[in-house]
Amino acid sequence: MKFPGQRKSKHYFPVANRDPILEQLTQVVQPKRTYICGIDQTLVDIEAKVADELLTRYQLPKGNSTLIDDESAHALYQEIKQQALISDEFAGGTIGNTVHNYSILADDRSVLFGVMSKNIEVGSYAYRYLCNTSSKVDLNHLEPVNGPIGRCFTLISDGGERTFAISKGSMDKLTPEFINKDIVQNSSALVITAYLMRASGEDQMTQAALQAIEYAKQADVPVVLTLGTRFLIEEDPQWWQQFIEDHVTILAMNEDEGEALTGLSDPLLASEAALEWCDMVLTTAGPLGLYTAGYTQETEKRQTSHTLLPGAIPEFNRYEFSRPQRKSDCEEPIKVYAHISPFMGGPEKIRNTNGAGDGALAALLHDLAANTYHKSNIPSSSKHKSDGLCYSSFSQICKYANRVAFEVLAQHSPRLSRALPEREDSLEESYWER
Ligand SMILES: Nc1ncnc2c1ncn2[C@@H]1O[C@H](COP(=O)(O)OP(=O)(O)OP(=O)(O)O)[C@@H](O)[C@H]1O
Ligand SMILES: O=c1[nH]cnc2c1ncn2[C@@H]1O[C@H](CO)[C@@H](O)[C@H]1O
Repeated sequence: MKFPGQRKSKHYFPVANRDPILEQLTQVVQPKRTYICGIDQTLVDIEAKVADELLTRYQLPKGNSTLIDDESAHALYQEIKQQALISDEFAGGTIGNTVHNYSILADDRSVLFGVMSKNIEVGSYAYRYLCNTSSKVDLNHLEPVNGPIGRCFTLISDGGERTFAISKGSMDKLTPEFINKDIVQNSSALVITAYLMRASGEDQMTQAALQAIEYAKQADVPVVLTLGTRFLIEEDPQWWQQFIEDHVTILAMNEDEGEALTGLSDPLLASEAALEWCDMVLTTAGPLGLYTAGYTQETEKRQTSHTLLPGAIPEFNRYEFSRPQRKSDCEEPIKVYAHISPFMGGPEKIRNTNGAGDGALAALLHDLAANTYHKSNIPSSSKHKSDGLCYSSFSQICKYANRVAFEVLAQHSPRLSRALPEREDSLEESYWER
């Protein structure tokens, strides 16, 4: 409960009677708006704590996201329902979570491409999905379909590991015609997930995603890819390396996905390797915190004032105060890395790790979109003398992503219910008075 608080007592009645001369002086120029867009398989997460024996019985490899047929989905649902194992049901989908969190953090618009059931009953999964999505996420470009949206059984093992079983419903029925070219080309970024590449048969989700990528590339809009699960990448790492090289500006992954992609278990080395194929990398590493890696122009590098960190690349964070740039925008690109340990060591009680990585990516996207916003409204700012990909430094982005991940860990749902506090309760007042 937030208390109503005190309000100012000054009122203007009627508003139109303000001094017409003075009013001219106070006219506010409307700033140009920015937004990001994303594509997802529309899914509701059905969360249940289960024994490993259940995973074995349904042939669900631990930690993976496996597509299951309708029959298995029905049996699985009945079983967890009858045993009262279902703890929560939330709107999910990795990109759905990311754009929702972006809209909450930025208090601004994002656009989601995907499908939505044509006929929606109150209480159905489609209804819940809509109810649990921020009103700042523009859902007007969802493609109406005849069937239900997807269900993602989010099965939590004793150790906290998550195993996903996907009953796809009509989630892959998005068609390329429903990707709005103008929306993609005027956005600050297009966000996609590796999961979109596994549609099969007549389902056109993969083609729809490739169409959106094509539009984004034509307009130089950054394409941001999040890897989803290591199992998907392990199937053909070379294919993914080529995919990233051909299409991706920013890559988001966790350390397992990084290892599947590059063969390197060290998240720093995996991030470095991935920089051969894209411009920037966000690598989350669970309790070890997270890394950002990317490029900056040699003459614009900025030295950190933090302790230089040891690692597979000694003193790797030396230039973490630099801003990320696309490699092609640098005459003499240098690689820059930053790392941060979990905010305050992680929450006292981790309620749910589901979506912490999606939260971290949303923070990065917020920083990126803030840069586009600033550039389109104050193009003459010295900040934009050289083209930066983000508004802040590698180091700041680490802090922000880490803080948002903490917030997701401290709550039940993978989607933020509110933005971060303007001021951290935990910091001394003196910090703000500096
Ligand atoms: N056990 C933990 N203790 C403290 N912080 C954690 C812990 N697990 C995760 N975090 C924080 O959350 C961030 C993201 O976590 P993680 O690497 O597990 O993401 P992920 O596997 O991509 O998650 P998801 O796929 O659910 O979005 C980490 O970088 C770290 O800041
Ligand atoms: O196949 C999939 N497509 C899209 N999203 C998925 C898939 N499998 C799992 N998740 C989503 O990943 C989120 C955590 O990062 C979960 O909320 C889950 O819905």
